[in-house]
Amino acid sequence: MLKFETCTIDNGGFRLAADLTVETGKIVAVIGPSGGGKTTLLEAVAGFLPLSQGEIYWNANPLSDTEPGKRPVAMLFQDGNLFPHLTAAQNVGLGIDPRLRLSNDDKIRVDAALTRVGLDGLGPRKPGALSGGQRARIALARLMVQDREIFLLDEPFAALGPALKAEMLDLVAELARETGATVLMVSHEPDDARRVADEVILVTDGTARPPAETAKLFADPPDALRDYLGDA
Ligand SMILES: Nc1ncnc2c1ncn2[C@@H]1O[C@H](COP(=O)(O)OP(=O)(O)OP(=O)(O)O)[C@@H](O)[C@H]1O
Repeated sequence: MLKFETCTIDNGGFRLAADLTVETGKIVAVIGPSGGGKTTLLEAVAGFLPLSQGEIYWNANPLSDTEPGKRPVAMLFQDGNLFPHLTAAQNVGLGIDPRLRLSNDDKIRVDAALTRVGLDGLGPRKPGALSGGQRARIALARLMVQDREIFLLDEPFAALGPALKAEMLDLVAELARETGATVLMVSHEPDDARRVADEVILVTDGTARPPAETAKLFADPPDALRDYLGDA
């Protein structure tokens, strides 16, 4: 499990409090108003932001003992972070070795990941010669080959149209179930949470609230969620 124990996360002058636990294998949407601290929560797990109080544990291990690159975390941002001058396969390979010194086994893993996300045979193409949905699939394949236990997704499909976005969310959920990954996914769209998330962390007023079961939460929203849904 991923446990935030009495955490205060510092982001410039902004502070976010988090005292909550995410069970292993859950898909958890992180929602709330703009500027509320959703990205801050993810960046603390990744190790990009310091804690001024408390600790984040993955299972029994305090994450602050582990430098960002060695944490059990794979991240995906809105733009997918693809390099236009590299092929799809090389972009995926970066998830295994940033210097792209890949063994034959590594290359087999890259091809398998491309096949899994529906890009069989498109490894030699550059991102510019692929559709937006196909580029999102490359980013997901790169997430897979990193072989990490926690996926941190920060509005990864915000640039896609609704149908394509729904398809990608479903693919994320499938990959997470297959690999047993625990997922924290920031989204502005309550519908994204309803579609794939087991639970929701609501981030408002400087606090990340403990995860609540998605269906129950939307059926009977607390005031803070009601306010956000009213604005959203
Ligand atoms: N480098 C920084 N220095 C000072 N304040 C910052 C810095 N980065 C972010 N903040 C502030 O921290 C707060 C939380 O930002 P964060 O990006 O976590 O919010 P968010 O909920 O992800 O917002 P959005 O939905 O708009 O992406 C914001 O009020 C923001 O202005």
